[in-house]
Amino acid sequence: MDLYLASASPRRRELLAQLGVTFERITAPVDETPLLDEDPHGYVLRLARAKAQAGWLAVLAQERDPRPVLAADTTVVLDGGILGKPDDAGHAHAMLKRLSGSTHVVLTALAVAEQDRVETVLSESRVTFAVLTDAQIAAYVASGEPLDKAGAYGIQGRAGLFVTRLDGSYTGVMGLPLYETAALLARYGLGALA
Ligand SMILES: Cc1cn([C@H]2C[C@H](O)[C@@H](COP(=O)(O)OP(=O)(O)OP(=O)(O)O)O2)c(=O)[nH]c1=O
Repeated sequence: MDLYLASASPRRRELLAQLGVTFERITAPVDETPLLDEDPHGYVLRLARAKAQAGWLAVLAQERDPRPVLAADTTVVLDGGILGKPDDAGHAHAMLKRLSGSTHVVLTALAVAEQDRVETVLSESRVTFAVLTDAQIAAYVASGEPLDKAGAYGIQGRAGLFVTRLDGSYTGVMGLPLYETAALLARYGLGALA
């Protein structure tokens, strides 16, 4: 086994499997509340780092085989403000209305922790949405897809057709940028780029 993935996200598990590394999941919950006036880059990097470090502590506490721990955090940024996961359907509707007809940034930070060492990488993409009607937004919210996703959408699902332009990493928008993940793992001697 090469490493642990400290993530409850099924998407991250599927994406990491594409890199051909062997891994096990480890769970270690982290408080995702932004700090007062925290800027989006600092926020995602802090959370990815905290998730990886919490995962490493869980490896030690559970006396599991000591291997590096990978974690990630994804957030949507609109006009400099952080859009996290929606609280409920109404919140999801309001977020999608704001994303309609405009361009936002998706940040995914990655971190790998092992003993005292933590290294991070940031993937940044620009995503443009078509103008969405209220009926389109309502139908999408009713599908349930937005609720566990930053910015209330998943590019890999039914919201794929809202996107008129993507400048960056498709897998980064989904939550685990493959190139950056491979490059980061290589620094630990793991994966195809090592
Ligand atoms: C923008 C966007 C986000 N997302 C998802 C990726 C992340 O799972 C989620 C952002 O929440 P995160 O807090 O990054 O991750 P998570 O809570 O789902 O999982 P964990 O912390 O255990 O690793 O939004 C998509 O699946 N598609 C998209 O297009």
